[in-house]
Amino acid sequence: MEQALAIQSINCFYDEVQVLHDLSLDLSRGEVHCLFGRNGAGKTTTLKAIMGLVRVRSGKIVKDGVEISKLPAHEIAKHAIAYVPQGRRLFGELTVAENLQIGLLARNKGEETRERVLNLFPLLRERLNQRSSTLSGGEQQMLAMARALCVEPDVLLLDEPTEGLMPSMIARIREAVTALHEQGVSTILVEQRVDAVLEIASRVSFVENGRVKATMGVEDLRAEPELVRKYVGVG
Ligand SMILES: Nc1ncnc2c1ncn2[C@@H]1O[C@H](COP(=O)(O)OP(=O)(O)OP(=O)(O)O)[C@@H](O)[C@H]1O
Repeated sequence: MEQALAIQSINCFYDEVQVLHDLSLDLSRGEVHCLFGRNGAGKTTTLKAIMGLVRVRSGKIVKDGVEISKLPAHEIAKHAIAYVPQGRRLFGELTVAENLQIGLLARNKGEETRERVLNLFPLLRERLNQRSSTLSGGEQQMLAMARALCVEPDVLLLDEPTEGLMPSMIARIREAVTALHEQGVSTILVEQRVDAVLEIASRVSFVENGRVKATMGVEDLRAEPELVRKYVGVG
């Protein structure tokens, strides 16, 4: 399977406290790869390391032959990697359209991209001139994803995109992840719910104490759900 991104034995710290320990992960092209683990296991830090928001002290992260872990954060988006952090982080004072424009500008994308993204989230099309702080939680999450997609990423990093949403919104976000998967976007998805993992993942990596304990195909997890308990002690 062709590789979209390779994390090779990275070590990351907050001050002197080590949080990631020789963490390795392969993202295959077109897969939805779920990171699953307890609170504080290091899932968000892994995404931040990819985006250059946490320094990789040793080890490396490689995309298309480029060692991106050597680049400053503002360079990394240019390599077609987009990040939707936990808690959305929109520009609340700006409208839906303006938030999308910020995404488009990051990699000089235009009307065609915007249309493609709005087709994925038709609900946003009806609200282009609405201030984003007045959107519902689920709509804000859609906008955060839509803005990330405006850079036309080939690697998308999603940190618990359905957290705190009502079931109908969760279903729409999952549909969008599935549609992106079908379009060939490779996704790393941090997800706390096993049912969601089983529904949309291609593979799952269990993260514990800043290490990947095991990686498996979702069909293996479906066949042996008790593996969740074995690797993370929950579920
Ligand atoms: N800015 C920071 N400064 C110091 N320590 C931090 C910082 N951010 C995270 N940590 C610590 O690093 C560890 C890993 O945190 P991280 O957010 O990566 O975990 P997580 O697996 O995403 O957890 P959750 O499921 O709760 O979001 C935790 O012990 C956390 O307290």
